Amino acid sequence: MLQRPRRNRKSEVIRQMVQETHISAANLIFPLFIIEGNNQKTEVASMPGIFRYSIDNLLREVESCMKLGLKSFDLFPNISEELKDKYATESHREESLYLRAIKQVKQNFPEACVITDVAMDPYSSDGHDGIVENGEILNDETLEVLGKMALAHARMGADIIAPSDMMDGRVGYIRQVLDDNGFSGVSIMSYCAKYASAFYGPFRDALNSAPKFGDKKTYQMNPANQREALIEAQLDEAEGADFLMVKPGLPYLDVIKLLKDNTELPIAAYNVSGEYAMLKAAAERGWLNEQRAVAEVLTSLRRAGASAILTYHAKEVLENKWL
Ligand SMILES: NCc1[nH]cc(CCC(=O)O)c1CC(=O)O
Ligand SMILES: [Mg+2]
Repeated sequence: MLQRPRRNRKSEVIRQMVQETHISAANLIFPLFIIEGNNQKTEVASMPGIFRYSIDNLLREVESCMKLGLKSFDLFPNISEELKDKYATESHREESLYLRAIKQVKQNFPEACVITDVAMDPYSSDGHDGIVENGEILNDETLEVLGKMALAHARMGADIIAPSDMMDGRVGYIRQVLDDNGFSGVSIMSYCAKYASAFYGPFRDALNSAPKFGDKKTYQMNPANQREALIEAQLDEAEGADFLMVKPGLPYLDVIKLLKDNTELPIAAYNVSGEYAMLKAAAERGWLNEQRAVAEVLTSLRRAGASAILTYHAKEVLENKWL
């Protein structure tokens, strides 16, 4: 045998020397849930270890993450039912919870990277990512709401706008609105290949944002499709996206790799709420080694081609030195 691959695995030093994929705090984005009130911190039942924070506690949480070197955050609001309407007007109201939160985080931590979620569902009385008329999700009318939302986020100091709605043409529309208003430096991280997935369940519990009727299959992608992700990627790139996101992460490693091979833009992967819940539940039962499983999942997302990983594990992996 001339080739014995085991020789390159024989010691820790050699294993590290030939390691192909690395991951560090700089690659991680921590999603954070926000609620109204003072000194609030409520755990999401289906996501042990993940909390909804009122703005004062959010600032404390951001500070403790920053100390660990975790400096990128994706914010999501939990909106009370009486503030929701068909047009998600709460999403661009001057004094809304979400806009105050963005502003506070940026004022207190100017060096943090604040990523904001642009989509109607947390504010929509229909629980959908678009305006609903006669049971249909209207595309072009929804773009106007998304544009207002993105502009409001930029005005509060958002570094990156992340549209997660899957309406056609929204990247180009938002780019135009931002540029027309003097925000050409604000980036867009497009949820480019976002699938109609069962793995978003715990997130919808966290925000109380589940659709009130039907499902999201007329806008989110069919899990059976891979090539269609290339169409979405080409469009988002042409419309001015700065990052392309694939979501969920682990069940869609092939899609991450496909986009990596077909675009020069950085790829982000969203290791979603259901992926987190699945792993936590198994770890709680002692059915797998949590530290090793989490590190393996995040490394696999990097190996497939993700530059950035949005993950609920971000803080614990750094706190416990799991990477
Ligand atoms: N615009 C909605 C949105 N933005 C991020 C997630 C899911 C994130 C997760 O599950 O962690 C969802 C859920 C959905 O599309 O219903
Ligand atoms: Mg698209």
